[in-house]
Amino acid sequence: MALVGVGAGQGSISQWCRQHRAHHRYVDTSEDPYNVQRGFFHAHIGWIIFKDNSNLHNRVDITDLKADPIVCWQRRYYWQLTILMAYIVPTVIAGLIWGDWLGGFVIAGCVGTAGVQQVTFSINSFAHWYGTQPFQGVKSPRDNFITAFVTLGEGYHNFHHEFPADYRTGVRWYDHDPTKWTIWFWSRIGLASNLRRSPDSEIEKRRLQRCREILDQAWDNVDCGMTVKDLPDISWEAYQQQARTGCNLVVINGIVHDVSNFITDHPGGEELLTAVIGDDATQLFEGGAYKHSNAAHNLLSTLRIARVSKQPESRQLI
Ligand code: HEM
Repeated sequence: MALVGVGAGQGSISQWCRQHRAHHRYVDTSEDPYNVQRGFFHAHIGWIIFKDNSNLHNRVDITDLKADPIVCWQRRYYWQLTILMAYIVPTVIAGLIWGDWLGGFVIAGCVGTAGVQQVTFSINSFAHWYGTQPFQGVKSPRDNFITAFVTLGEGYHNFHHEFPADYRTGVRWYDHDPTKWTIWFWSRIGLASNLRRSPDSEIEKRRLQRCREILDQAWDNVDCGMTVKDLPDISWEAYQQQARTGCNLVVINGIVHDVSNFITDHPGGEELLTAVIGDDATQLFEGGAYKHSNAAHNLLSTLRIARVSKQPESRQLI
């Protein structure tokens, strides 16, 4: 695998893993090697072209990589192995099997390697730019089926950053994640071991928390009227006085509502509302005349203007 992997032309195992661990630890900060906050181009390929060393201070533990003889061997002979696996082997295969030496070098060697690189780079750019955030919304990683399709799974990047130890990136069984299927297959034939899966309950917990965050954010943009505790107090007498002077005010559940802009639109008719102006229509609203829907209760809350202090109980109309 170390030999085949080097053919992707994406650096040695130790270099790749070091940068990947730094990316996870410092994501979206100046210590992130592919910091998407510096722009799409920088995250995609700019960080390779303009090596500015700004993230040299990041710290990650790679003692396990340094202790692995295969990783060290691949790193030592990286360039020789890359030329062999990325260019010579494809050229020789195409040349010997169907006689197209040039095609093997250009298509399978040069174009193939460059294509695979672009796909991998798109994880640092596209997967931090476009898509949904079903597991966390603070950092940039995103889930996107198209990115997942071209990167063979890695595009479920939001999950990957929230549960980085999980060998899967597409966590649902039907998510397009050939990488997880391959790793699982390798584990069956002894080429991979110690596969980690985050507990389903933890994944579900985080997904539901995120749903609640998204709902809360959406709810903040909805007009629910003034909160009851922020309403000014008004006496029952002052309320009636204002209603007598022509204000279209109705009390329901101890709250004064201004129905001026709604009275002609009332689905139950203008007359029914006019009849309760200056009075307490709680019981009529809550079922005495008609049991209003939740939508009607929501609408009612947007009409709040004051809270009645010391309301005489006998004022409720039935
Ligand atoms: C400011 C207070 C009120 C608001 C915001 C309001 C709102 C609504 C809304 C949105 C509906 C459509 C059906 C639904 O969503 O449930 C409705 C229907 C109705 N409302 Fe009200 N309402 C108010 C007060 C009243 C009062 C005080 C009465 C009775 C005295 C009343 C009687 C009815 C009736 C009978 C209907 C049914 C209409 C039908 O489907 O034929 N409403 N109201």
